Amino acid sequence: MVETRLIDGKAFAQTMRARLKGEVAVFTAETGVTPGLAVVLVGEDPASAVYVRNKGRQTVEAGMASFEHRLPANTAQEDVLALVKALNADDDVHGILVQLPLPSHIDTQAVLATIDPAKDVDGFHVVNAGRLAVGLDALVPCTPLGCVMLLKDTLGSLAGLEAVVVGRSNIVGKPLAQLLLREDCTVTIAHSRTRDLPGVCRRADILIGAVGRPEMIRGDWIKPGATVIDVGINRVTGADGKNRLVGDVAFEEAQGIAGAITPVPGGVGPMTIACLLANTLTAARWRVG
Ligand SMILES: NC(=O)C1=CN([C@@H]2O[C@H](COP(=O)(O)OP(=O)(O)OC[C@H]3O[C@@H](n4cnc5c(N)ncnc54)[C@H](OP(=O)(O)O)[C@@H]3O)[C@@H](O)[C@H]2O)C=CC1
Ligand SMILES: Nc1nc(=O)c2c([nH]1)NC[C@@H]1CN(c3ccc(C(=O)N[C@@H](CCC(=O)O)C(=O)O)cc3)C=[N+]21
Repeated sequence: MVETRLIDGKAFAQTMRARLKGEVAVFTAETGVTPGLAVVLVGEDPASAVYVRNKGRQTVEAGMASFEHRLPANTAQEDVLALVKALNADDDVHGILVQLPLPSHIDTQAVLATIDPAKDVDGFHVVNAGRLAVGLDALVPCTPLGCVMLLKDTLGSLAGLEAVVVGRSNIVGKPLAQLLLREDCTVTIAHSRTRDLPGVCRRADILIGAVGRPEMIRGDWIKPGATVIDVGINRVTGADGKNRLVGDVAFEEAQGIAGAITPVPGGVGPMTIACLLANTLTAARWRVG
């Protein structure tokens, strides 16, 4: 039995936002420019609306400008593309985030390809994905960036550690694997076709759940002492009939086995927003500097 450390992403993100606020103030005093983040939300998905509201509030608290564009779910693709092009041309906008998933009649890749890579604070444009893959400066996806910050804060150097990322999406799993490789981890990406997923997970010094299946990763899949990062955000109905959030990892089972673990909520989620603000300041610096 080990004592499992809690990795407090909420507190880390708060500290990060306070530091950013100071950096934004200096940047604005020196350049006269207020960094601006535009968020585009297509449709009425209530969970998305909560994220957009949180992002907007924290953007303003950090001293940046927040522009929200809410379009109805039946908006034509060409109208979404026209809005993105207008934001590309708007000098007050340094970062553009189009909330995913988009309604099924819209071609997500076409929308992402239209965002100016220099304003792509999500890091989802192929130019940024490619730059990350070949080791050039890039705008890096926020959730993977937040995960690696928490890992380095917990472990120091990650060099030589076995990292297993469960999930291979373009927005979390794949870019996270790139970042871990950059930190000199030995990286395995697992997915729905992986044979013996529990066995693969048990090899991991660093185990990351980015699947979207409530508590799928069980306690006995975790190598004793491993550091566990839970990216999953799953809304489930508890025995009491109330909705609550759980991650992709069975958090209670992990206690006494994992060396350290992020909670849900209060782990990776707040880091995602803090990294989004950091990317927006970076994009503003690149534009002005
Ligand atoms: N905390 C945060 O800030 C964020 C949290 N999230 C959350 O992270 C989770 C993942 O998101 P995202 O990457 O967008 O999800 P996707 O649905 O795009 O990808 C899920 C991945 O999990 C894999 N998978 C699904 N089922 C299994 C299984 N039974 N065994 C092994 N692998 C499986 C899929 O494999 P395959 O490719 O083979 O289908 C796929 O690669 C979600 O819960 C989401 O809400 C997402 C973004 C930010
Ligand atoms: N273009 C795009 N970029 C994204 O980064 C993006 C997206 N689309 N679509 C949806 C996912 C999901 N996502 C989250 C961000 C913050 C929290 C977050 O702050 N969660 C808090 C609170 C959760 C709550 O209580 O509702 C927590 O985990 O503690 C969660 C999820 C970003 N995503």
